[in-house]
Amino acid sequence: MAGSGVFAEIVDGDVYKYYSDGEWKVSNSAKTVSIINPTTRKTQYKVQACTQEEVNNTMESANAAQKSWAKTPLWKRAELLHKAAAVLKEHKKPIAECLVKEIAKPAKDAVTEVVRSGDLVSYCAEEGLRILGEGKFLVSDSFPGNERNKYCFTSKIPLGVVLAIPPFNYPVNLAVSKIAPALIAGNSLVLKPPTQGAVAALHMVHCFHLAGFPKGLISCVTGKGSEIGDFLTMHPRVNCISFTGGDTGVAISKKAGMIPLQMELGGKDACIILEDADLDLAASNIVKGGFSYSGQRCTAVKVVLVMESVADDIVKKVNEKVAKLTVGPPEDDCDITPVVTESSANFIEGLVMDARQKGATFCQEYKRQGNLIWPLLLDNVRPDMRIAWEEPFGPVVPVIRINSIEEGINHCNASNFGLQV
Ligand SMILES: NC(=O)C1=CN([C@@H]2O[C@H](COP(=O)(O)OP(=O)(O)OC[C@H]3O[C@@H](n4cnc5c(N)ncnc54)[C@H](OP(=O)(O)O)[C@@H]3O)[C@@H](O)[C@H]2O)C=CC1
Ligand SMILES: O=C(O)[C@H](O)COP(=O)(O)O
Repeated sequence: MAGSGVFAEIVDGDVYKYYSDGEWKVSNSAKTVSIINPTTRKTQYKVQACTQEEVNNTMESANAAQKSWAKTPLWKRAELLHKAAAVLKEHKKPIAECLVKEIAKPAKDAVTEVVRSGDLVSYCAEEGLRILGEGKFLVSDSFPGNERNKYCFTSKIPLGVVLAIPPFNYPVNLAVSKIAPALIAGNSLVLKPPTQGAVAALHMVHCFHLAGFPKGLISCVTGKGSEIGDFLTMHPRVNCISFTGGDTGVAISKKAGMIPLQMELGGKDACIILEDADLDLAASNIVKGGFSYSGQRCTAVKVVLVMESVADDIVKKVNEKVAKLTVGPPEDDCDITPVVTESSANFIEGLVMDARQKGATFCQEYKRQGNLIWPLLLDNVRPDMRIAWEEPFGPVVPVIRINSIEEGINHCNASNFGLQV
């Protein structure tokens, strides 16, 4: 169970601790952040609201730990990562339980997220051994007039302290996809988990602790992004930021200093269907791509652009499959579960109402109970509707009928550049 057994030390009463300098700690702020269960809409967990001083101490410890870690042989770094991967997979059940309660991830998908995170950690260890073991040898006679009398060797070196900020939808997987590459490359890492998903992330971090990483090498500070985010991203000890999320990434890019930034942000992934498409295959992929985890995936199908001549057929086939989706709590492993927060549900509803007002065809009745929104296919969506351009991150898929490939490609290009045509 979450917070018990080997995880008992990460919780104090009913509040989860933060992890810094190799220890689980209670914040001096005496403040906590509540994590609301999307299904019950009641407080499920609480985490520490870390102070700026605690962030400073964490950064100092991460900076010191990185110096000796950079000298640790690659094979030893890989060995520890493999160990962490094994511990993570061993504890998949309590971590998956947190994902179900914090972000309403369907039970089976929650287990899959933890297992695939372990696999990713091992993969990074293996790739790191090869990629980081390589270097380049350059000679100087490539340009006219130069002799081969100068030599240059290059190899990859660590950046220092990496700040990792993942989003709520894969709080474990998208955290380890930052942690493992950073650590194998000789960096230390400070994680700021998403508020929804923070407790799953803390359990995951404890697996790294149990694997025996040196103190300070990996840390996890908790608190609302809107409160400690700027202090973290503008911290002078941070040498690199790896961020995955929405528009917040744009704001971070403007504020951060002259350091490397890795930004994986939102988008409007299109599925384009031409006349010669296999419509059964396309319909299956629209439903899987658009509605898995209630559309809360960056890789979700977020708009269907279909040639008018096959539009009626594809809409019919998709509707038949949508009718079979199960809707309900994540514990029952339903296909469609509550979206992550009430404000997300309100945002999605805003897009749906805008489409209704502007004349979209509703293939299903719009239905919502709390954060639970029933799957909805909107046909005859036009460019003046918000849903044509904005990312719902929910179980609503718009269909735009097109008359040429160019029309579809123009829509995709305009979406990617944030333009409306
Ligand atoms: N391209 C990709 O690979 C992926 C992109 N995404 C995108 O992520 C979005 C959904 O995730 P969501 O979590 O809602 O995204 P957000 O951008 O709202 O949040 C992402 C992270 O940023 C933190 N944060 C919030 N404010 C700040 C701040 N001022 N400074 C620093 N960090 C801050 C959040 O913390 P807190 O929770 O405490 O607010 C969270 O950890 C979608 O747009 C989706 O497309 C998702 C997955 C993959
Ligand atoms: O970033 C995301 O949303 C996930 O990495 C998507 O992964 P998936 O397509 O394998 O679900």
